[in-house]
Parts: sequence; structure tokens; C-alpha cells
Amino acid sequence: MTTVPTLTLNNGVEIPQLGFGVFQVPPEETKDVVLQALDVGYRHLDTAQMYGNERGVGEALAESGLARSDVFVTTKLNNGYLDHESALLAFQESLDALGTDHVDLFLIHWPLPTVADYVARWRTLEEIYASGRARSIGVSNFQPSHLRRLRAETTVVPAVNQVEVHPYLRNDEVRAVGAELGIATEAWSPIAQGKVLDDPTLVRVARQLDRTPAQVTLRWHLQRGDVVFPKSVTRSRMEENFALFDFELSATDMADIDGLDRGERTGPDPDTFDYVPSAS
Ligand SMILES: NC(=O)C1=CN([C@@H]2O[C@H](COP(=O)(O)OP(=O)(O)OC[C@H]3O[C@@H](n4cnc5c(N)ncnc54)[C@H](OP(=O)(O)O)[C@@H]3O)[C@@H](O)[C@H]2O)C=CC1
Ligand SMILES: O=C(O)C(=O)[C@@H](O)[C@H](O)C(=O)CO
Repeated sequence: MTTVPTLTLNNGVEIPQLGFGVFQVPPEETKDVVLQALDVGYRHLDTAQMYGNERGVGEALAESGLARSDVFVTTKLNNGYLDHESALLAFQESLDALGTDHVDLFLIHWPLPTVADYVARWRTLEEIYASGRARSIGVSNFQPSHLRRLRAETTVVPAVNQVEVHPYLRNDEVRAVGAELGIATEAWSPIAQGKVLDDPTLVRVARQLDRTPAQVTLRWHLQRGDVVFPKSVTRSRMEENFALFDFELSATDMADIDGLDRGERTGPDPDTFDYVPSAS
């Protein structure tokens, strides 16, 4: 059985460095997909209220027979819940959907700097953390200025910042500020939703190592020290993306992949993203 390394977050909580993401997994398929991921060996699941599939994640956890403490579960505060009371309510909705009395990590999904004050939402997460219902709290899509403002104005340092990172978007400035402040970086869309997989450099390195471009890309993330959770509904890809711990990239391979950065986002820009669900 593969042992996935863990990183120690700034509050001492251990997080498996490789997990499984469920963005765009249809709700009705989520239980089955997550059961397969758990069967492959993943013990870290990344979901969000925004994905609409927390219930399926919870059903898979219950049906898997695994102890709750064996699986690291992250979910995120949906964008519509901007004030204290509604954020507390949304968190409880997430716990209920997941069928658990706590999560391992709870994140502010987007800073929404043009919509509302993320510092106020962070104070609600601090309260949830103090209640013990989230073993750790963090942020997602926070830019360097957002991280610095939280550090200056609030008490708990976020355990993680989950941001878009892949070979076409190294996002090194936000990673560096995270490292300076003791905030681990989680890399979302780690293979850029498949867009990097035909890249000639990744194809060449993969051929040299007798691996796939996806494996080489995910290994690059791990060697940079970030947490990753690739998504796939395809069993063979779940297995491929989990087989990362019996090879290494050389310093030259790492530098060649670093060189692919072109500042290209696949997702929204956190400074301007202002999507708030209308139901809130
Ligand atoms: N905080 C945030 O704002 C965000 C967080 N996330 C998190 O990050 C996770 C991962 O990011 P995501 O956007 O899903 O994208 P990924 O970079 O993980 O790519 C997923 C896509 O790549 C395909 N794929 C997966 N593995 C392989 C492989 N080995 N070979 C070829 N194709 C492959 C999948 O297809 P198929 O499923 O058909 O096999 C799917 O289309 C999300 O699930 C979510 O948990 C993502 C976006 C934003
Ligand atoms: O996957 C996520 O976590 C997201 O936040 C995305 O859904 C993001 O909101 C997006 O892709 C919007 O187009």
C-alpha cells in the first residue's frame, strides 16, 4: 500500500500531500467516484459547498468503512454567505451534508474583494476553529495583499492558501508570501484541467522517465512542496495520479518545467472574481 507523505500545517495538523478533488463531479455520481478514490488509496478529499456534491462525499465516507480520522476532509465557505450568521449556517449545512461533526480544513472559497470584507468572514472562521468543529482553517484564492491584511488584522494565521498552480501558472509570488507567513500552498487545477498534458517539455520528461505527463506534472508539484488533489472520474486516471512516489524529477527536469510558466490562468482572477450565488 502506497504511503502518501504528510505536511505539518502551522497548527500541528498533518495533511496528506496528495488528495482527491471533486469539482465538477456530478452529485449523483459523487458517492461512487469517491468510493473508488478511497479504494485506490486516497485519504484526503477536497470538496466545497459550491460543488453541490458534499452529500455524496459524506455518503462515500460512511459507506467506505474507514474511520473518520483516517480521511482528511476539506470543504469551503460558499460565496453567498457573507455575514456572520449566514456563514455559520453555511458551515453547519456543510457538516450536515458531509455527515460529520467536524472537518479537517475549512476554507474561505474566494476573497471577493470587490463584494464584501474577507476579514469579517475570516473572524467567523476563527470562531468555528475555536469551537473545534474545524481542525484547521484557511483561505483560497487569496492574493499576497489579502494574506498580509489578514496577518495584520486577525489572530489565527491561515493554515493553507488554496490557489491555482500548474506549469503554465507557477504563482510563485503568492506561494512565497505564504511561505513567509507560515501558510502552506495547495495547488488547484494541478494539471490545468488537462491543458498542460500535451506540452512538449512535459511529454519529453515523461518519456525519459517512462511516466505520463500527468504524473510528471503532479510530481513537480510535490517536489515544490505544495499540496495537490487532482480530480478524475476515471478509475485508471485515479490510479495513475496516485502512483507518484517511486520516481523523482531531477533538478534539470524541475527547472525545465519551471520554465513553462506563462502566467496563464484557467480559472477566474481572484482580484476581480465576484460571483455570488443568487439564492443567498
Ligand atoms: N479553490 C478553488 O477555487 C478551486 C479548487 N479546485 C480544486 O482542485 C481540484 C482539481 O482541480 P480541477 O479543476 O478539478 O482540475 P485538474 O487539474 O485536477 O484536472 C481535472 C481534469 O483532468 C482530467 N484528468 C485527470 N487526470 C488525468 C490524467 N491522468 N490524464 C488525463 N486527464 C486527466 C479529468 O478528466 P476525467 O475526470 O474525465 O477523468 C478532468 O477533466 C478540484 O477538483 C477542486 O477540488 C479546483 C478549481 C478551483
Ligand atoms: O472549483 C472551484 O473551487 C471554483 O471555485 C470554480 O468553480 C470557480 O468558481 C470557477 O471555475 C468559476 O468559473
